[in-house]
Amino acid sequence: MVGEMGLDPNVWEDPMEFRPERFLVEGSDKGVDFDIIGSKEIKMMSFGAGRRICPAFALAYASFGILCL
Ligand code: HEM
Repeated sequence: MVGEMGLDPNVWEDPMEFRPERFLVEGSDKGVDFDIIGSKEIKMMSFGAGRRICPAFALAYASFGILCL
């Protein structure tokens, strides 16, 4: 069910298409404009949300940054 949320065509245009730029700030190739922890909205829940959210999401995020360099 959580996986289905991330593929909801009412929320995501062409959800099955690999388009990572959809997470960027519009009109820019830098900066991520996405609420991953569900504080404003919940469009997908890679780390869960609310009280049981993954306590290591910040660590995971930092690792993505290092991997992306
Ligand atoms: C890309 C990396 C990761 C992803 C996508 C991820 C995702 C998740 C998700 C979806 C949950 C379940 C949240 C829920 O039940 O609502 C969770 C829980 C948890 N994660 Fe992660 N996680 C990642 C990395 C890590 C790392 C590196 C650690 C530890 C060093 C960690 C520790 C935990 C723990 C302890 C929980 C249980 C929290 C609880 O039940 O209160 N996670 N994670």
